[in-house]
Amino acid sequence: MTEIIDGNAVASEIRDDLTDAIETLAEAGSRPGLATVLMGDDPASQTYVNMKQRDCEEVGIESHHVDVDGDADPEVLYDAIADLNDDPEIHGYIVQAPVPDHVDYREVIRRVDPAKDVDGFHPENVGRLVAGDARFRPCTPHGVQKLLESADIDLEGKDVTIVGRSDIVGKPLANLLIQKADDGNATVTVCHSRTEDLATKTRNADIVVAAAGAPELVDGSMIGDGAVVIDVGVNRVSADTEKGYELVGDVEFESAKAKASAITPVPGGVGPMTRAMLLYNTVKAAGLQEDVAVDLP
Ligand SMILES: NC(=O)C1=CN([C@@H]2O[C@H](COP(=O)(O)OP(=O)(O)OC[C@H]3O[C@@H](n4cnc5c(N)ncnc54)[C@H](OP(=O)(O)O)[C@@H]3O)[C@@H](O)[C@H]2O)C=CC1
Ligand SMILES: Nc1nc(=O)c2c([nH]1)NC[C@@H]1CN(c3ccc(C(=O)N[C@@H](CCC(=O)O)C(=O)O)cc3)C=[N+]21
Repeated sequence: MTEIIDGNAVASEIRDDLTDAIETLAEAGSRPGLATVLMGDDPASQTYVNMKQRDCEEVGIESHHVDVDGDADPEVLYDAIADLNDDPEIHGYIVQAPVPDHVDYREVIRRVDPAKDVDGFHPENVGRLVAGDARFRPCTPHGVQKLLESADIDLEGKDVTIVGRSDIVGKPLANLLIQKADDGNATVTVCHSRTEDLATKTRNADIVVAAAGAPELVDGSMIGDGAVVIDVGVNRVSADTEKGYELVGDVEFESAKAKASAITPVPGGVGPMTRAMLLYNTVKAAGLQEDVAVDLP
């Protein structure tokens, strides 16, 4: 039987475990604060922002939100960032990607105070991660590590193929999984749109992570017998549903499940873990800024 790895359940456990640390902070007179910044009105981003606000309420993190007009000058966004950097009640914040085309996301990230960069995207935090001294692990890669751990999947010596080399998923995940650590020690192959013979690279892997943003790119014929399949993709494809779309992963679920020993679904796999690890980083940031020792799950 193929195990379906339940991201909602694991994320819920992590939120439960975080309440202890939040209690410790409360005893020291502090409440963690997380802000989201959204420039423009990308509907998927709006959905995530709403979900993050609900997550915060559930665990007792103060949630803030800043909207910036999609047509505004980049300086308006930079000012909002400077305000968040200066606000002692905000321990962490993220600027939702993508930003409009006239804004340079790299420049945006450089302006975020690295101590409040709970996405882990600032060059200082990227550098620390690559050097094996991460302060904030990027939420999606960290969520993938926690999902694998929850399913008792040991990475040591395993061959992992990651499909996707983005700065927010593929690259940081590859860096984490090759690290000399209990949740690393894997041998990692990173694939992208110029990769020749993707199917051979995925078929030879013990663990396949699909993070390409290409609906159902990876099917069962590309999965080795008994492999573990982690589907990071969350793609909105138009469908005759109430919302007018349905969510589809980067993996063709049924055919991949027939080959895999364990697989994550979409929705309900990696997505909820990304949100849980954002709360984790926020609590960590608050502990560091308030100089309170907190136990993290
Ligand atoms: N579950 C979650 O929490 C999260 C989900 N996501 C989802 O994960 C997916 C990936 O996101 P993100 O990393 O931001 O995406 P990007 O578009 O930034 O990167 C996609 C990567 O996949 C590669 N790629 C695209 N098509 C193919 C293909 N046909 N064959 C091989 N490689 C391919 C690209 O190659 P190249 O570099 O050559 O262009 C690129 O490296 C999306 O569906 C996104 O919605 C993202 C973040 C969090
Ligand atoms: N600065 C920044 N940081 C991010 O972490 C970031 C970002 N920008 N831009 C977009 C991507 C995408 N992303 C997701 C988060 C949660 C779900 C999630 O919770 N998904 C649910 C369902 C969501 C739904 O119903 O639409 C699930 O898969 O079960 C998905 C995707 C974070 N990202």
